[in-house]
Amino acid sequence: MTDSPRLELLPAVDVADGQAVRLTQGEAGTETGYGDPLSAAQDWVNGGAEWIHLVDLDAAFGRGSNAELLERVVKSVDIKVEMSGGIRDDESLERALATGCARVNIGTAALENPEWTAAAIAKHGDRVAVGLDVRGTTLSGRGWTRDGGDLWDVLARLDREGCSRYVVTDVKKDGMLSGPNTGLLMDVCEATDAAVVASGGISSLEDIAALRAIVDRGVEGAIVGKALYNRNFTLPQALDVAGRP
Ligand SMILES: O=C(O)c1ccccc1N[C@@H]1O[C@H](COP(=O)(O)O)[C@@H](O)[C@H]1O
Repeated sequence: MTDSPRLELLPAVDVADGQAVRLTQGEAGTETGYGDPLSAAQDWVNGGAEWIHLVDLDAAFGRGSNAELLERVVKSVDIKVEMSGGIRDDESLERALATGCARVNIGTAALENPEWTAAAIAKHGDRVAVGLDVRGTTLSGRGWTRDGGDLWDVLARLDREGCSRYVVTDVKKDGMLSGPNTGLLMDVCEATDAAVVASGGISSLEDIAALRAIVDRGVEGAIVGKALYNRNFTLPQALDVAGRP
């Protein structure tokens, strides 16, 4: 394992109503609270993270905004941040990028506003990733409450538009601690030359090892959420398995 290419790990800080939370299958109302997002982010920095995956859940659900708090989180850490949730127009995109985050994820807008998404990719290159949140092979947007088309059709369109990275979430796996959907991830890697970041389901160090084993297929990184908050393992342990920078 030590010779295999490393897997980037992105500990998650999902924010709802000003608190760090985890959801189960993205369902509103399933929140487990983990306190102050600034402290959560600092914990991941202290544990050796090189990335944080930072989500405004209220913006993703269209019920509010934690934009100022997310900006404070980005500015409080000296590591790379991937921001997502509610980035759907020029104003929200420019505001997110102006925080100094390394990149943003676009979800709903990639399904509902293809022209705007293509322009954002053309303008910002690999600072823009697209979140492909799927149930089976049907994409989901608006807080995972609305179907948004076929995964393979949308992937082909985004590839043509030059998207350089996809964050692939199996919604049914998210927050379930039941292992990642490696079959889906490998199918996506097979269909695109773009980088793939895995999201959803990691529960153990073995899951991280399984994802590291498919880095050479195109899986660049993995988002880890509930398993870290529940202390199934520590971030340093996870980084040992994923490979350190
Ligand atoms: O991360 C979650 O648990 C989550 C749950 C429900 C909806 C979205 C969620 N997260 C991420 O939010 C963005 C999508 O936001 P938008 O559609 O662009 O407003 C995407 O990265 C999701 O993975």
